[in-house]
Amino acid sequence: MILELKDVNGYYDKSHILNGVTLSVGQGTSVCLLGRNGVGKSTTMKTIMGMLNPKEHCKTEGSMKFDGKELSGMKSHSIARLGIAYVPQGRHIFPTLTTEENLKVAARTGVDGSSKWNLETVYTFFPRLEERKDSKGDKLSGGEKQMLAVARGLMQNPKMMLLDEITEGLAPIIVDQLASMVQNLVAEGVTILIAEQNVKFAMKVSSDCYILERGTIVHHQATNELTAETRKKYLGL
Ligand SMILES: Nc1ncnc2c1ncn2[C@@H]1O[C@H](COP(=O)(O)OP(=O)(O)OP(=O)(O)O)[C@@H](O)[C@H]1O
Repeated sequence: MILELKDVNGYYDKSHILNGVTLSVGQGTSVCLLGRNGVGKSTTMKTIMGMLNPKEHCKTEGSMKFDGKELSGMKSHSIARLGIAYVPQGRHIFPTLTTEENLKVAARTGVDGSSKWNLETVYTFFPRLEERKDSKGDKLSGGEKQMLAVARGLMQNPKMMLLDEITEGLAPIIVDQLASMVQNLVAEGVTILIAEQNVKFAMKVSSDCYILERGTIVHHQATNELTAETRKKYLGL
């Protein structure tokens, strides 16, 4: 397993948000964290990235191992340097920089010295971004912004990507394009943990899923084996 969380608790000030989260992600696989609004999906991602720290009046307990290294207590930038690219919810890109500038500022050699993902390979992977390379971030469509956010993560040549609700607010046809993108990423050997509310999307892009409810994992199963009953029980679908 490249990522292993064991009994992780997360607090924002006095609010106890994550309650004993245990999950694991195998090298080269795509795993989905499913759950309704506000159950703690983003908080799980932020916790992995060391963003629930005492400086922000937050606290994390439990063990989080990435590639055998304990992440607990590490600073966010050090965690990123171990090879985890975090694509936060909300398509954080620089609005006044062009697509290409956005990509260039994110570029980094991987921990293993890999530079597999560079402007050329990213443009081959996302032809649309090459077409829009001189457009400023704020002039891109929602789908293009989301692709750029993921592409910026790839430019870091990560060992693993954390993708937080990349389908949010996007039209079904764009969501389908993002699903193909994630499937292609997995085919390229990228390891992915993805937070989602969209079960259909999750079923297309992940092999394994964990369902969160009020900060606790309540269900774990192969994504394509999720029954209508389970979906209805936990996700209201
Ligand atoms: N900075 C914060 N301070 C205090 N509470 C927070 C903070 N951020 C989130 N929360 C609370 O933590 C809980 C989990 O939120 P989180 O964003 O992790 O949920 P989520 O499953 O990602 O849902 P969403 O899809 O709405 O983002 C919610 O009750 C939320 O109100």
